[in-house]
Amino acid sequence: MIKVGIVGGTGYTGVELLRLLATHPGVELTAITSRKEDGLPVADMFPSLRGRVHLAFSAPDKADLTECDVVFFATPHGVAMAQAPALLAAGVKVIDLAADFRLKDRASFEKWYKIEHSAPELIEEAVYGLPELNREDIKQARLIANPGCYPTTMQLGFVPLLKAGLIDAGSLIADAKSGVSGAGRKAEIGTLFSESSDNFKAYGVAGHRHTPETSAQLQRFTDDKVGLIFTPHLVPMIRGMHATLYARLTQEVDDAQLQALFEETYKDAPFVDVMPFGSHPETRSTRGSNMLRLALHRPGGGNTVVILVVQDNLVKGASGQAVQCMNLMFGFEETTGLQQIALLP
Ligand SMILES: NC(=O)C1=CN([C@@H]2O[C@H](COP(=O)(O)OP(=O)(O)OC[C@H]3O[C@@H](n4cnc5c(N)ncnc54)[C@H](OP(=O)(O)O)[C@@H]3O)[C@@H](O)[C@H]2O)C=CC1
Ligand SMILES: CC(=O)N[C@@H](CCC(=O)OP(=O)(O)O)C(=O)O
Repeated sequence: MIKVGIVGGTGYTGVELLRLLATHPGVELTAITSRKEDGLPVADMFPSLRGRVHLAFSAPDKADLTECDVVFFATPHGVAMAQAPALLAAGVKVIDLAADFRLKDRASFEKWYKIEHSAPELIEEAVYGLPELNREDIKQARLIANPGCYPTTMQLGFVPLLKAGLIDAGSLIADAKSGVSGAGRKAEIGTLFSESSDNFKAYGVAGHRHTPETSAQLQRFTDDKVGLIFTPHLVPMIRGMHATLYARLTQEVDDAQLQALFEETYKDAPFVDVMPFGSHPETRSTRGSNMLRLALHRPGGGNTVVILVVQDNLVKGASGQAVQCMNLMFGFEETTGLQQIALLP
């Protein structure tokens, strides 16, 4: 059994980690922090965990995280970078669900997140935690930068085509929609029921911090300069993310070859489902599960490929992906604790 700590146990990705880890056969939860709920039994706040999680929250400064084998940071940007150096020095592995170590370019991080980086010496070492693209590096890692939710959909959709040199890297378009839980559990006017239900809008059109994260990762797979236009939207559902990705073909290729390319790329990826060509994946087919589903289209048989990608933002887009990384880092089967089938309806 490995000992696991969670910093930020009262938020949406924190409670999602608890849901997944409570039934993981190789894990003992030993510390769950909250600044506001010090001493409160976790199951009092989250009755879904009654009988499953017996710990109480502890204030971050009281929790002895150095006793853990791995600590997840389910916290806002800037928290993990302050604590990771001491934890790593004590031999504890760290998985950060925020963006502290996602961007290799420190100046870009500081520009987009408006936080001065306090552990720049760890940026290079951190491994970007997208198992489908970095599995071997994740197995060796001490420090994981878990991807953002939108970047997961964009990378898993575009990478097979970019790697094969089939598309114009400079004209990628991503039109993506997220459920409201993507904004976290903290109180904000934009996520009030009366603001976000029965409503639909784009945001961050002029620039969103997931554009530099995604572009930098995509750039690893092509010598051509990546150009990405990404428009996020908020949709009136709680969980789920749908990305519609557009890419212009630069090579002669037929539909069957495109489909075969994706099937081959993901044949050993237990959490990527390449659906039949022309399918319409639904967010609800991933709700509560770590599965990402995608499907290819070619409107009018022309030279634009449309890739439809769905996932649960809190599972494959965050906490499930983090557990998938933990499994690889500690030699568990990649799928351990992550076999849930999506909830219908
Ligand atoms: N929601 C999503 O779909 C996704 C989120 N992420 C990222 O994951 C991280 C967590 O997101 P989410 O769970 O949605 O956020 P929430 O706002 O729901 O939760 C944040 C948690 O962090 C704790 N916290 C806040 N500030 C501090 C601090 N200074 N020190 C210690 N703990 C702190 C809060 O607990 P308390 O106040 O009780 O201490 C709370 O438990 C964020 O960086 C987010 O960007 C990534 C992918 C998807
Ligand atoms: C709906 C919503 O607000 N979503 C968040 C993305 C959440 C996430 O994955 O982002 P980080 O970990 O990079 O913060 C946003 O657009 O800011």
